[in-house]
Amino acid sequence: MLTFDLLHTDPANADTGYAGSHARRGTLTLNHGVVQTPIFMPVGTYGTVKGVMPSSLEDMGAQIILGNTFHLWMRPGQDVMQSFGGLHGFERWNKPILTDSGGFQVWSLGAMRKITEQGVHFSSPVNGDKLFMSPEVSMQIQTTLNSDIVMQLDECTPYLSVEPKTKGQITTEREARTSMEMSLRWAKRSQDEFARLENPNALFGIVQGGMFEHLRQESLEALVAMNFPGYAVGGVSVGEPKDEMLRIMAHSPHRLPTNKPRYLMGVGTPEDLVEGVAQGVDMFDCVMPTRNARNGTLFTRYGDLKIRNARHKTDHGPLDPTCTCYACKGVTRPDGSVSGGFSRAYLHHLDRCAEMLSPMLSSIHNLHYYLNLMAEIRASLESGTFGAFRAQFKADRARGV
Ligand SMILES: Nc1ccc2nc(N)nc(O)c2c1
Ligand SMILES: [Zn+2]
Repeated sequence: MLTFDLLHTDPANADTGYAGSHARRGTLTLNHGVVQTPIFMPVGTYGTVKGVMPSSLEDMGAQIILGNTFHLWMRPGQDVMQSFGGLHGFERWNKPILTDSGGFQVWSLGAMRKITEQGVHFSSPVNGDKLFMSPEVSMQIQTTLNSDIVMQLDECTPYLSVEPKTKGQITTEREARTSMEMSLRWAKRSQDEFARLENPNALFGIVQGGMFEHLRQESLEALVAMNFPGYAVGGVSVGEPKDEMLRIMAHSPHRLPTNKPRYLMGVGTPEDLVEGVAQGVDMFDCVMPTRNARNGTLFTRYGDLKIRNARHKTDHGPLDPTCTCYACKGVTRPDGSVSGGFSRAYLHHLDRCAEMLSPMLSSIHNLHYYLNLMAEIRASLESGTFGAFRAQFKADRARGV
């Protein structure tokens, strides 16, 4: 089940000369709860958002998280998931979950996989077993996972050709077309199997087409004709230059149905999220907040900082003075005492000592930064000030920390 209600848009304003944007504020109602959009979805590939307790995710306002069909199929396996009634019971998360179909992950296996019309043959990276992933298998596994949003099995068209004769060259229009058209056939097979399984959740189609707008147009028109309850734009954030990703982000999302949720897969930096909202995107996921946290790169309102830098060694201030997360502000207990609220000096020390708490606190901060950014965007859309918010965001981020 899925319903999507549009609450606010971002119209032009002749009086102020504001051009408006495709941004919109919505409410997504799913089987495990309601999600306020635009939204950022923390990535929990193996049934965990790396290093972050579910209670912390709830405290920072995470409304929906991601899981991955391929990884959970490899480990712990479909039978274990079945015994828990799905992923919610297994990882003890009672809000919505979106699962990616496995296409992108299997594609990433490189030489260890063979893509055919029927599906993808590959060797398990866990134990070497010969396995086969097809649209039907992906739907069967996602039905066992019982995720609120299921992604079709697609082929994530690479930015650089993987064909032996043209390896390393930019994927040609013909290669991108061949790949996109197969993803459309797999979209139909995913939809048919999803219906046959009587899955009660929502299946999204994924727009492909490489870096070619006319192929993107063909893909999205064909998918819209198949009447999915929501749509994703895939095939970006695959190593292409930033301006190429921005060009596709400017083409496809706002051409998808206004009354259905639009999800841009695997994107991106804080700047990408603000720009993506302006282009009509409702849902984002990216490993950047957690992955950068693990390598000591922290996002703040006034720019990014590397906690390993010696200049933080004696800094008594928080990562970000405007942040209200456990690492920056801490929590006030009923007796008035404060838990958390650490200095940059302490976080620098943890990083230098390679302490476990370092990536944990950095992940809490970075995820809180992303989720708070989306909350501020939602508030600006509610008050009709998204244009001003965008300008202030850019100015703040340029200040430097
Ligand atoms: N950048 C990404 C990330 C995840 C993806 N997942 C699927 N199924 N397809 C794509 O094209 C993706 C691209
Ligand atoms: Zn913080």
